[in-house]
Amino acid sequence: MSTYLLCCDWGTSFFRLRLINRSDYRLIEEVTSQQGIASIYTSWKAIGERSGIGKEQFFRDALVKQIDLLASNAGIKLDQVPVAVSGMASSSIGMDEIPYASLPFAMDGSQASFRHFDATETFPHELILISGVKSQEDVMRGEETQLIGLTALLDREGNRPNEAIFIFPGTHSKHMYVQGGQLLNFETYMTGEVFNLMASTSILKDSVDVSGFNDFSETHLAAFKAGLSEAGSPLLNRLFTVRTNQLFGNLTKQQNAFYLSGLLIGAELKPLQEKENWQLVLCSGTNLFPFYKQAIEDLNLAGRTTTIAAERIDKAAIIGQVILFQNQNLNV
Ligand SMILES: O=C(O)C(=O)C[C@@H](O)[C@H](O)CO
Repeated sequence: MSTYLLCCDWGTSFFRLRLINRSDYRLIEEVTSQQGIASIYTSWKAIGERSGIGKEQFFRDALVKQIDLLASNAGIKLDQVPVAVSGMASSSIGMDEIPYASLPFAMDGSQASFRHFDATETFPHELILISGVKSQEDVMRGEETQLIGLTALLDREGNRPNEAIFIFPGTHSKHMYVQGGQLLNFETYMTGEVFNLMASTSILKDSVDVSGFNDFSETHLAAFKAGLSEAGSPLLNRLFTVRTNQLFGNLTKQQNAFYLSGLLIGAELKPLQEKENWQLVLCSGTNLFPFYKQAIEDLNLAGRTTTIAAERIDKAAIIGQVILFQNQNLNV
């Protein structure tokens, strides 16, 4: 049995690979990149498929490069260390499409769906691909693993709410309805993806500048709050004000990026005002944390929201993957 585990969280837009110590989940080394599933899939279509390389092989090659980088950063030989992959790698645009588990979905992970791949000469790692969950009209891949890990973390501390909507911001934000240890339903909001499309390929791209996105200065914050304050108005109409803000010199392009973000996050979170009987749990990673925290406050949702520290959300994905290994009695 290996001392180490490789935990890979491969989302639509981001890649995260972590080497952890199996006994105490301690993070030893990590590599991250912008090479999410969507970009690798696009490269496979453009280069791999044309040269006759299978999709699974193409993804394995991309993964093994990152494992080699991690091994060299950590100074540890990682051959034969197993790897668990959650997220979009098990989707139609990923390594291999695996059927979704269904709702209700137990938070102990006992109903998760998997595919197991043996180690090969060119990929000397046993690989476990974790699938997602579907409802009648929605799907997710990756967030269920984070939710399983987070539930376990909160359980240990006696802090798990019996009934709550867990909000996982991201490219495809998820609002997950959990009751009595089961995920009952969820909704996807394309907040991050719409932001990226608007800011990079729409007419609005000439009106926004995302280079100051880490700078939550007073004027940026004011622009974000201005976007949030429009949350009740028709979004398709308000989006165009990003252009007029720039044409009329109302906001700088950097401020306008914050305004656009406020509009979209506001549109995502505003409907939660109507769900007043539900407790909310904000489960944001570091990048989006200040945006969602601010939005929760401005939309008067803070009184019934528990906020989980961003570092714990990262840890939750690791714990979720380890729990899923253990549930499957995998020899890793
Ligand atoms: O399963 C799929 O095909 C998805 O598109 C799921 C996606 O929304 C992820 O949960 C987050 O990117």
